[in-house]
Amino acid sequence: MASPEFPSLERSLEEHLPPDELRNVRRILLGGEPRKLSLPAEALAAASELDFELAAFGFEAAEEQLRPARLVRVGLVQNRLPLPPCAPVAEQVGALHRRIEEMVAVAAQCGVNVVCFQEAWTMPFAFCTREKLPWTEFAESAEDGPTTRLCQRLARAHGLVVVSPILERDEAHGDVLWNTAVVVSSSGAVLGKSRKNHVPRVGDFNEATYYMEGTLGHPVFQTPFGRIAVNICYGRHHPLNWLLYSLNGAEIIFNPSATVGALSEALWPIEARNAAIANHCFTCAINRVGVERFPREFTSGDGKPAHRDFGYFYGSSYVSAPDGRRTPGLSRTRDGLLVAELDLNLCRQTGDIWNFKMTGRLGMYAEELTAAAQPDYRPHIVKE
Ligand SMILES: NC(=O)NCCC(=O)O
Repeated sequence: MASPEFPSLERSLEEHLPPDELRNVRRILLGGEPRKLSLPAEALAAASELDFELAAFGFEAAEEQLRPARLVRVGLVQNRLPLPPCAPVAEQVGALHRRIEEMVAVAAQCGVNVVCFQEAWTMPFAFCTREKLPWTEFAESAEDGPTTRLCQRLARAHGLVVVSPILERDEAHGDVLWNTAVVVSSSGAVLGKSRKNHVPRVGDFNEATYYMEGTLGHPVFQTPFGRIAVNICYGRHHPLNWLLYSLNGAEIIFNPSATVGALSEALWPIEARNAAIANHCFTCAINRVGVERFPREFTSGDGKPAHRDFGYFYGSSYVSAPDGRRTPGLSRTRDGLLVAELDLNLCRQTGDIWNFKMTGRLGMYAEELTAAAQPDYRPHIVKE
């Protein structure tokens, strides 16, 4: 279906700016001219055949004498729902599994080592409806549900790490639901899981109806390709959430998201990029694409007429580097795979220049935060 949406900031700049001006615009907007990676012809052909955008960029670091470059390729996948939310649950899940399987095969052809999908990728983002059935039927075990088993097969077949954000049903603990990212190692073993720490209560994002704030803290996963963490969607608005993953040693933080234009597009290019800068790490922001129309109307509790969709999920997935550079965003309208080659040596190199870890006053903040979290806290305001 053709979309009336604006397709891409990057494409618009390329089409309308003379080359010299474009270079300057990219220098200011992206932190430099992005280094394009060349990709195998069969991957480009497959992406075109399967109708998704395929883009690839590299972030180099300075050469060091004692450490070889630590190159890792990440793959960010954004996609529309192949079937509408009114289709039977099993058919929707099956169609999403097939779509992701074909996109991951192309990621593997591009040499991707760690692939991450969008938030709650196996389902429509139905939390706006506040209805339980059929949406809670999409929830599955993080340890051995059908989606985790698929990711294990993909990990083994292609030798890559898979970050799979799902709606988790924790059968061992009262059957409760969580918003969870499962991390599957390239060996096929489930390395662990990370849960969404901050649950939105904004606009139609009625997620608190379904699950609570995560209880697992800020785990970082040691993979053969570097230390990774997952800060799920709304967690990107919380600078301390990023900080805690970084304090636990994350070199790459994925931010699988589901967010719509009217609400957050002004924030989107800033938050993950700022987190990469502030924490001397790489960040990978991933968003859904398109409109998801639900079978029944719901209201937003704002006196406006009931409606059947959230608004427009604007894609625009991107990667940011610790030195402030970023890739262009993927399309706002199409499925896409963004491949980025990261030299993880850039994390320490940038830290040595800017020293945010060294100059950070964790002890001072810890004391003041502890005080501020007390019910009898009085803000430190100096008055005449
Ligand atoms: N999925 C989710 O947490 N969305 C909340 C809206 C936003 O953070 O932009």
